[in-house]
Amino acid sequence: MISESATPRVDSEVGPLRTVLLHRPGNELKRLTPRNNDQLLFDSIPWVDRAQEEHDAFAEVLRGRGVEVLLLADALRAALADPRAHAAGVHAAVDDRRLGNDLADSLRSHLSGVGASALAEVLMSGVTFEELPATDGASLVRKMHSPHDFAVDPLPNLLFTRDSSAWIGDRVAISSLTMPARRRETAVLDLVYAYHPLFRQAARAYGAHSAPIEGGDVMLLAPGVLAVGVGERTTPAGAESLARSLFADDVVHTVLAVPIEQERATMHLDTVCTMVGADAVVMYPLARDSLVAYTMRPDDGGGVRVDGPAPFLTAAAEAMKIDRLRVIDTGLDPVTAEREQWDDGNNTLALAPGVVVGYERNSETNARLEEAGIEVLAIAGSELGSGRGGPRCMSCPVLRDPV
Ligand SMILES: NC(=O)NCCC[C@H](N)C(=O)O
Repeated sequence: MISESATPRVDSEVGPLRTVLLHRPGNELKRLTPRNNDQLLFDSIPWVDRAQEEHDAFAEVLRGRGVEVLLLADALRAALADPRAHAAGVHAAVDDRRLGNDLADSLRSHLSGVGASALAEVLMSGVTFEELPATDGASLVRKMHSPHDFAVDPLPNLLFTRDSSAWIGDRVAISSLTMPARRRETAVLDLVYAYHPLFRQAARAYGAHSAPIEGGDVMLLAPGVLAVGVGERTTPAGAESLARSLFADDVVHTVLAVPIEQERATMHLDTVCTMVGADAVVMYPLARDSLVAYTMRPDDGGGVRVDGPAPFLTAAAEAMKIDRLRVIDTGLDPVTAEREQWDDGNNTLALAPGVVVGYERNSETNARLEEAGIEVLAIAGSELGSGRGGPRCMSCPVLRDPV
């Protein structure tokens, strides 16, 4: 148990996984409709019961391998038991710009009186106008909104705990998320890390409200060596400010900024590449020869030196001090490779070197990984995948043993 024997710490992508933060999808998924799913970053409308079954099975696979699973909703409820967290949670839920001062005040006063569980539910699942508590007097805002409009937006992408925070060494970086549909996740994770007893002592890397970074772009190639994808989500400024913060605290010595296509299919670095061993990655074949990296290192004057771009595999091997970073060749034809990349075939979660969790649907990629000696623990993801994220996206490692 993390609480008894160890403090949070993650130095690699593949060290034996001990503790992970997941989010079991809840009522927030029931808010998705054909009218709002694009804006809420889902490609279709998930069957919620089945998504929960799939997620429970995912969590069981991890527990079966000795991993302690922390659930975000439990952690949030525990954090909100602290009155300061509760007050911050109310503040995070209510948006005066949407509700106007009167309705905002009345919602704030209502939420101030609800318990931790009810407030957690509001923060995760949102509130529609028809669900708002009754108030005296007329409100133009109430009259003009449809009853099904959101007074507080739901956060269906909480499922992807990878993106909202990331541990680097003994520091946690709470992401400043790019897409409007995910921005409030920052406040939720901020509450958990500030007030949950397990995390209260945790040191932070990077300011949660700095330039955008998302954890799906953050990859610890080796102790002290971080790759950061820069594309649709993480910006160059985000990568640079994360690097500066980690250099200042002496957490890493090298950060590789890796440009990726600014497209939905490649929204994060971990959609094209994940680590499956201490010196091995599975990578989308089309990215293999095209990925490059800018290398950032601290310079003598307290600044940051930037070199490159150079081919990613070369820059990574040099920073990791290994001869080469092996790419497990999935050998897939371009059409199968594109299909399986879209379905998160390259988005594996390593439980230890050579042991990964992957979606069962990516049968070709999984077969090639097995042929290369990687054990693939296959999970169902027909519903979970509707949000376009795989096992790595759905997990935030909190404690890994050294490789
Ligand atoms: N690391 C990841 O690739 N996460 C997947 C995030 C999917 C989510 N629907 C999003 O668009 O942000």
